[in-house]
Amino acid sequence: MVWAPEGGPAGSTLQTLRELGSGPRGLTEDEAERRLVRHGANTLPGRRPAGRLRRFGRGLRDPFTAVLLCLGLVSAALASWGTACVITVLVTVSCALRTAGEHRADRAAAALRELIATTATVRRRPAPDAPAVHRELPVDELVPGDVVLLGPGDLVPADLRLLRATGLTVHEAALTGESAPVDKRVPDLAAGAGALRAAGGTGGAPALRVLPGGGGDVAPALASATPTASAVPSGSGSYSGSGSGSDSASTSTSRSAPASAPGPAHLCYQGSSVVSGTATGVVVATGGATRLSGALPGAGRGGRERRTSPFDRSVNGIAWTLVRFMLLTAPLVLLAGALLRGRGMETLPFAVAVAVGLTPEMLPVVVTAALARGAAALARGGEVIVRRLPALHDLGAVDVLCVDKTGTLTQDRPVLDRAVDGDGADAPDVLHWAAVNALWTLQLAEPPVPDALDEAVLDAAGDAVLDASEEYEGVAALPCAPGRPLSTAVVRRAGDPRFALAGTHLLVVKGAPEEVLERCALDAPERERLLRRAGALAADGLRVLAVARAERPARAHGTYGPADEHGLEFTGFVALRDAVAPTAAEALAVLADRGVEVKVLTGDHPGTAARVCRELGLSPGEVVTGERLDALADEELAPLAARTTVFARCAPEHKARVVRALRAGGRTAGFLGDGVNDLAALREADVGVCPLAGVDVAREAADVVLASKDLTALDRAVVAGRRSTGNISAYLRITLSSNLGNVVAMLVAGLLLPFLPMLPAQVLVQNLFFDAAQLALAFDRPADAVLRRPARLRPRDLLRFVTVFGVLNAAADVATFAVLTLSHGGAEEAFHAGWFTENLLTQAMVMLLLRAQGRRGVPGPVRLATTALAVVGLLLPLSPLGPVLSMAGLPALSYGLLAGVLALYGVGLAVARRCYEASAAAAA
Ligand SMILES: Nc1ncnc2c1ncn2[C@@H]1O[C@H](COP(=O)(O)OP(=O)(O)OP(=O)(O)O)[C@@H](O)[C@H]1O
Ligand SMILES: [Mg+2]
Repeated sequence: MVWAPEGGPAGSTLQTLRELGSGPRGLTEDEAERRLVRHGANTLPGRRPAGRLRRFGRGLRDPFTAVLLCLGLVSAALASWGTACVITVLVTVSCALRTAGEHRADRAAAALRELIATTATVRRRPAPDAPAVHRELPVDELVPGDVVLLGPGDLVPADLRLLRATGLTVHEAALTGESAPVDKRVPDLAAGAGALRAAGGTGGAPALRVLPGGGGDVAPALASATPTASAVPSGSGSYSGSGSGSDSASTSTSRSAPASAPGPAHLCYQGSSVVSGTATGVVVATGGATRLSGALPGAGRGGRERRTSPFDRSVNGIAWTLVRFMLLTAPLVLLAGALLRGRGMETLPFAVAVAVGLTPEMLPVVVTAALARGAAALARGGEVIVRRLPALHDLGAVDVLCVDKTGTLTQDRPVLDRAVDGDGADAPDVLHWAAVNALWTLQLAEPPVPDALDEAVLDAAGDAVLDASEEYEGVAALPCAPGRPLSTAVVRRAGDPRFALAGTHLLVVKGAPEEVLERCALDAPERERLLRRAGALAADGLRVLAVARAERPARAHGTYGPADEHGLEFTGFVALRDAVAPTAAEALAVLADRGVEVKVLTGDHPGTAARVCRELGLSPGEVVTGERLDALADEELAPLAARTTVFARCAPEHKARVVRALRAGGRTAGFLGDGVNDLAALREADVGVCPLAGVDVAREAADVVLASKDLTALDRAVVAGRRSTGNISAYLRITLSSNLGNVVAMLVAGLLLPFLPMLPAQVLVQNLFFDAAQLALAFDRPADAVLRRPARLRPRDLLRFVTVFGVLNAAADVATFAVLTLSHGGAEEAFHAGWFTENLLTQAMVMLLLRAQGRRGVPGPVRLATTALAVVGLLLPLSPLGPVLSMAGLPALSYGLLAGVLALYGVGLAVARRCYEASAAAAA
């Protein structure tokens, strides 16, 4: 298959640039500004934040609202307009409150959101004849014609046509659903295919690079967002200059591609992300013109396919259980009335009111308020951004946190410690070769962000670097990639007649000692000896890189691949020191104190990993390597993952596997990482956390972003999560137990009394007051004990609590009936008034006695709510509203008796709570 664009093959790249009115040095700032006006901001149409109305609409979709709406419809059908009105008010208020809560959290995070907004590295010129400069630009300011640099972990910011690519593989799942990375390459048309094939003998793979069939699409075709046929070479290990996989490509068929087919190899689409390699590309489409915006609605949004999170499992799980229960209530009440009292459909309004009364319809509001409050406080502190509200709850539930080492626990700013030969003697020569490798990898791969290890090597080499760059000329580079811990630079000696004549290329390799030594021509004992030496350096806490070289006959056009990295000659080791992040030790200690176990998962050497752990006050124990994980089945991994603290030499998939194993073992696992190699684990974890400095895709995959460098911020986020969960769980316990008590009491009373114990209107009014008061629980301060352990809602515990205290509540209510019936012979209106008062007073008392008290007293909102509840309970029946709701005043004697019941109930509650807590503690 031969690529033949209209303008002739050789001119295609330049032609694309020309058609876009750009050049290799990018646009001028003035031109870019004009284009921004013309094309508009580079934002996807659907990406704008949800407005209040959309949010409000979303609020209507939760289960309780649905139940209420059903009950509302039933009421309307029965023409009980009062009930229908009350329900409408409830739904509206609940949705409005939720919307307001979410909005507040969003506003607090807005400033920080700027901070984590994705940027792109763009090449632009300040003036037409000024040299081009690279600068970081917010993605929405990109315009067609901009020249953009890509590196590992970057999100492709717009639709690009590649101008240059080194080992580029991208993940196009957002567009195609295909999870394997796809190779991307630039059509190398200047070189004749025949020449390439002739030169590419040794690598095993034919060197011809085959280009997409029908790929004559230049800029105008690209901008139309419809891909043409595609033929993407398979095989993931190919790099610039290598032609692996071209065989399969040449046989692949040309088909008209739907939006979900992978794109041609020289195009990168917005919404995909760079897995490995680097590239330069020119923007061909932005905003609404990109392929992503034309593809499936919602594609690429969020970038994370959600699995059930701990939040879903606990809060949502409980909510759905309750909904089912609620739906049973109304028929049950009807049935009981019919069977035992011979009542007919006239009890339906009452049954509906009872079901409404039982529904904790404010749960979504309390959940949102509690979470939003925590998230907003964290955002205001400038420390933590919670990208998904429920993630805050999940963070509070985390009981094991896996942390990657480099860039997270250590500052990603290593410095050279020493360069030694195989015998451990100082060898400046080794540093020189490491620098040659680093220099040419950086130069040829041109990453937007230079690799920290390469930079450290170059810093240490100093002036020698300049000499190296003059002495050698880069031919090709095979950079590191996730799962490929070594890099190779192929260089040619400048001006050396021997090299020039014989056409010799020099491969300079540096990387993880195990990997490099495996590719060296060494006998087994010597390799063992060298590995031990590397191990000894690593045990000192140093990051060790082995350096090796090989001479090869020159090959045209730098067609080199990983297959060429063999038979190398060992040169020596460079060892770098990695400073531990200043707050890391403290942060880990605090987390351990909070019952969060910390595990370290790193790509580095076991010795280095163990040493860093010790420096951080973490006892490493036996270090498990990725290689060992490979030998284990999932069932065997679970117990090993549980007892191991440090996992070293982890490839990305190893990290993800450990997290998966921990979750399978019933743990709630968080993952804190910053790199492309952490991506799989971030997605696998219950909560993914990424430091601000992390790569784009890691930030995008994370649920929580740490905006401050201070790692102890993580602890504050954990506490905020637990506080929210504590408040939510207090709300559920209090509401459900008193609602259950009331329902049981009403059923009992309904069967014993000749009249309805409460009129539907009374039930609903009382319910409104309960709801309003219980909102205050979102602003409670849970006890310190709640903050010390991972906080999770346990449905079983909740059920037990609700049963015990619900029955107690019902007992108090039945006692109230007895008192009321005895004291004034069952006058209906007085009975209603008495029960109304009693109910509101007990509710206030329950709120005070059953909340998870801290030692610091009752916070303002809770105090206010309970006082208001008590006052309303006492005064409403006496007010002009009393007769409206068919309630009459009580004789003084009744108040005395009610006070007695109340006091007894209070004592009972306090005792029951103490017993309950003692038994719960004993069970734990
Ligand atoms: N620029 C580089 N040149 C040569 N080798 C490198 C380079 N960068 C990384 N390596 C090798 O690859 C290994 C794995 O790197 P990787 O990025 O997966 O993990 P890491 O940075 O060591 O640790 P962590 O997983 O904690 O971030 C490193 O330990 C190192 O041996
Ligand atoms: Mg890292």
